[in-house]
Amino acid sequence: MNKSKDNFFIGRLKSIKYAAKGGWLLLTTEHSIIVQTIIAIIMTLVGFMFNISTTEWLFQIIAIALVITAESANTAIEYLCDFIHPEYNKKIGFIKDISAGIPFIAAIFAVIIGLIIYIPKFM
Ligand SMILES: Nc1ncnc2c1ncn2[C@@H]1O[C@H](COP(=O)(O)OP(=O)(O)OP(=O)(O)O)[C@@H](O)[C@H]1O
Repeated sequence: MNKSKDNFFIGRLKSIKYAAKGGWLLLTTEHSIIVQTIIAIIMTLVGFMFNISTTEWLFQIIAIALVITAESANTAIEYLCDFIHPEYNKKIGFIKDISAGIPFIAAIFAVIIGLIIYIPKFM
């Protein structure tokens, strides 16, 4: 194997290591992500309780992943905003509001998915 291939694989392995570190930091230090993770665990237990189908599991898992991913992106944008402009700034406020809209929209669709899965179980 030549040097450039070595560099490619070592580079990819390092990227995975940094990404895993980022995921771990989000899960262990960010309150919004911890809350979403707790909700994800509760919804997983509810899924087992109601014995939801494979298709329902797939949609529920996608909904959970969508919300946690969106919340993570929002967290990163908030940190970036605070780093580049810690003082009050109208544009930063606008960017943060828009960024907060990302998990908000994801959460709306996750709730819709949840309602579609669970409302029929009560009928
Ligand atoms: N530097 C700033 N300049 C102007 N407005 C800001 C600034 N920082 C925060 N804001 C306003 O306050 C809102 C909340 O910002 P904040 O950074 O506290 O996020 P948050 O949603 O409370 O997130 P978290 O709870 O994860 O810290 C923003 O959406 C924005 O409207």
